[in-house]
Amino acid sequence: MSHLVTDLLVSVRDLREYAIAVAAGVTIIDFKEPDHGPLAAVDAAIWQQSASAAGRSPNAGDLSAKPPLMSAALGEAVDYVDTIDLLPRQFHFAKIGPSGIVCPEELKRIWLDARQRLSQSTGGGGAELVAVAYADHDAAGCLPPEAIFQLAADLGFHRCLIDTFHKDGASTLDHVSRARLGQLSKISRRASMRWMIAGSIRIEMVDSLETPTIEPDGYAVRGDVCEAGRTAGLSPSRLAAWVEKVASLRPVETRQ
Ligand SMILES: O=C[C@H](O)COP(=O)(O)O
Repeated sequence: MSHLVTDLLVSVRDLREYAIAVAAGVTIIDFKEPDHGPLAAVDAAIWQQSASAAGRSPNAGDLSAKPPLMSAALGEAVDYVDTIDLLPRQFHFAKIGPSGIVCPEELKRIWLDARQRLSQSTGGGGAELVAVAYADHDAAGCLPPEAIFQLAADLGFHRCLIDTFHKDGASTLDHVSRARLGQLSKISRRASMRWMIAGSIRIEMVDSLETPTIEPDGYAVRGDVCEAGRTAGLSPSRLAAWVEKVASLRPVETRQ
């Protein structure tokens, strides 16, 4: 049984979108540039600006208000070394795409290297690395989600995300059966690892995922909170609908 609320992660590309997501009450705000791929980093200057803005947020002095957690996409396995050392210490999470990595030992090496760099670049206790799997793993040239979730569990990750590599409208549910999502959930629960689902997830899909065998610990969205597709601007009304939907989930005591 889980005692934690369901997370909502929303991807933003700049400070303006960050402010909109904060105002909407999003719990995890994730910086990524949607024009450049599934997990493309934004410019490091935007990381810096948002880290400063987080400190100045109107809620910063209100101890009863919980500020959003900040996350950053660092690119794919071939990209992260160019960006990771620039991540400000205010960030809570970092993600690296596993595309092109077919060998578990190589993915493990990258994850361990990234974890070490994150702790060094932020002076210790830095951003937590979130493991990422791609639902369309053949197209991404990487290990299948089950293998990545299991490897993350074996390495003591606290969080794992499934997303799609291609942003072509097909969702994670088009690539991965519900039985397989149940398997990912089982791997995660056995390891006390929280898992999130992303990949063109639409709000009307949520109810069908809230089953005892799947029931993700969080939803990560971009396209469905935009005005017209994931590269368009955020829609405050769509964000509000998602915040309300996720807040309505799990009467905590009924979750198994
Ligand atoms: O991390 C989450 C992704 O940004 C999800 O984006 P999407 O909903 O457009 O697939």
